[in-house]
Amino acid sequence: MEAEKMAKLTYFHGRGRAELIRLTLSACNIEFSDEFLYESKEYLKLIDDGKLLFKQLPLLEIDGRNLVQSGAIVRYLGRKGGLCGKNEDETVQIDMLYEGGRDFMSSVLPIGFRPEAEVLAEAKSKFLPKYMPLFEKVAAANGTGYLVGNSMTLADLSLLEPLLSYVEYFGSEIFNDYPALKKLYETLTSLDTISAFLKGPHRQRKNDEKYISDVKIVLAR
Ligand SMILES: N[C@@H](CCC(=O)N[C@@H](CS)C(=O)NCC(=O)O)C(=O)O
Repeated sequence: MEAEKMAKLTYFHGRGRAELIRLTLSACNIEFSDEFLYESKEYLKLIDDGKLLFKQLPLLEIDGRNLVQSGAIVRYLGRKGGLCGKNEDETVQIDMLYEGGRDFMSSVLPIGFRPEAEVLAEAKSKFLPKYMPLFEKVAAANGTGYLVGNSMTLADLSLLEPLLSYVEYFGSEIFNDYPALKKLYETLTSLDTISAFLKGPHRQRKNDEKYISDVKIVLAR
């Protein structure tokens, strides 16, 4: 694809609020480039160019549009890729589960901003026991390896992001009491698009100290 027609995602060199967008672009088979910001002046230029409605990142340039707000971006992509359900019942169910998945993810997103050991202790004692049984119930009731219907939706992708992080931090024993979530995790990570994403260049490293210092440098205005 010609470079100027390819979707371009601008964020910091890390996961943060951009990783679910990367995952969704990949799930929808949309080619894109990752643009990383390291300096304030690059960020200020995007503001001067009128690309950042709320002066915030991530920014996705796609189809001649400058999209901001990570949730709006993911939904835009989800509608393009048929990941938002087949009818209103499915769509609203997907939306609720999507938001629950984001809440679950917010339990590990502070990694980098707060001491890792502290975040992980809280994640394990508080968030894992809170969210895993809730999602297990939904996955088991649906029984297809997906949360809603019989194919991947934004609900699955939103849940997959925290599951990937939790497996990375605690290993696959997080699924010990949750067979339906184990099946969902295996189903999703075996899909060609998702497994290619996980092995490929768009999957970012954990939000480490370099990422945090870039965020601070870029956002220092
Ligand atoms: N609701 C927004 C929040 C985006 C956000 O807070 N981005 C941070 C970087 S992770 C930012 O650009 N902060 C600068 C600011 O708020 O002025 C989204 O989900 O995209």
